[in-house]
Amino acid sequence: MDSLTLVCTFSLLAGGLYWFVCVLGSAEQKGKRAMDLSGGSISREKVEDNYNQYWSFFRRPKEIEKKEKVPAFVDTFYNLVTDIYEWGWGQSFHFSPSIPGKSHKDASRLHEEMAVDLINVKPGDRILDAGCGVGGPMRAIAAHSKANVVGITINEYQVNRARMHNKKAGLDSLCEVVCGNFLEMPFSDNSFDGAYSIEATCHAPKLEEVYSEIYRVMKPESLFVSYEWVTTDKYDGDNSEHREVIQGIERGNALPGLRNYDQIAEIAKKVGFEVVKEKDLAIPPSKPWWSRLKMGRIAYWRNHLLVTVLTWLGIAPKGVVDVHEMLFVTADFLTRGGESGIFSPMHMILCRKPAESS
Ligand SMILES: C=C(CC[C@@H](C)[C@H]1CC[C@H]2C3=CC[C@H]4[C@H](C)[C@@H](O)CC[C@]4(C)[C@H]3CC[C@]12C)C(C)C
Ligand SMILES: C[S@@+](CC[C@H](N)C(=O)[O-])C[C@H]1O[C@@H](n2cnc3c(N)ncnc32)[C@H](O)[C@@H]1O
Repeated sequence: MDSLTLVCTFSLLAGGLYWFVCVLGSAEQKGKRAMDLSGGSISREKVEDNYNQYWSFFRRPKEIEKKEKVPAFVDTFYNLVTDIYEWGWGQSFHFSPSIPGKSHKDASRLHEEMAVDLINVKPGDRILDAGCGVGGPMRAIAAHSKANVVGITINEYQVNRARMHNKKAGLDSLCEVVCGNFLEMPFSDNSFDGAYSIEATCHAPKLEEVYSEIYRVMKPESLFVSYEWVTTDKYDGDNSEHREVIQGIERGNALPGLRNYDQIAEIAKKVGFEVVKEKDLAIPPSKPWWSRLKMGRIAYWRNHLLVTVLTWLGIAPKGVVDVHEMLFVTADFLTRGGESGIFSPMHMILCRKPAESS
């Protein structure tokens, strides 16, 4: 091989690698690149161990049910997945019905704005976001309503990401982020003019515990809306395929156990709320929320290859490949849950704290 061929081959390889990593690996919404994938607050040499630790929770399901074990379990999960979510999905960690002619980003924002419109918020009100992630919904809601949003998440890495995004978006005067457990919130009684939670309370082993905490911090007569992950009336516990799909969803999403839709209002009432409205937002005429997952399949293979190469090159920490693989499998269970209608990630419940609360 002469030197010209050698230079050309090398340039081609280098260009190809740059294109593969930097172009194909660019973030779904600017903010996170494949090159920057990490294990959240976990040091890079411990990512693989933490992934194994995450799975070990499912070998001892009784542990997950214990209130004091939940923060560690959920926190580990979000350390492992937060970067991959941001890179491959965006800053809003939830689903939304597809809207013909609208982008995923717009459909997601409209789903978020609907939540705040339901709780009748005025500019300047102080509202709670229970389980705020990296703050995608919080920023959309603050910009739309001009309310002051206080978000809480158990994961410190997400707190830092959310604060950074808030500042970058120029919304840090309206958005505050607190690291803490929504089962024991560091807020005073009757201190919020409203509250919402988007696809987050499903992480609580007992829904009454998080609902009663939200109830406590809300002012009398204010409203709370939640988008709950549930099994629907189509779910049949005697059907082994249904059980396999639901167990797959639980394991890939750090869920201590999915609840059936008919338990949600009962629990809300039990803690003292009046139920104003309840509706599964996934039911037609809503368009499938899972189509975004299906459309991404080719991109998932590309991502998997990319993550494998980056790990092999020592750029991404060991263990990121396993986490990506787990999400890949989870996407399939979620799609099956959506297509069969046995699962919904958007069972909406709107509640009021009565004027005279006990
Ligand atoms: C509400 C929760 C999270 C819901 C969704 C935001 C996430 C559920 C499954 C995730 C994903 C699955 C496949 C990944 C893909 C293999 C990768 O290449 C890029 C990221 C994914 C698309 C990832 C993105 C986020 C989800 C859709 C739960 C936790 C309560
Ligand atoms: C799927 S994410 C949704 C985030 C956000 N609502 C969104 O839609 O982008 C679930 C969120 O709930 C938070 N969470 C789960 N359990 C929690 C707990 N016990 N206390 C506080 N936050 C919790 C997670 O840290 C994460 O931020």
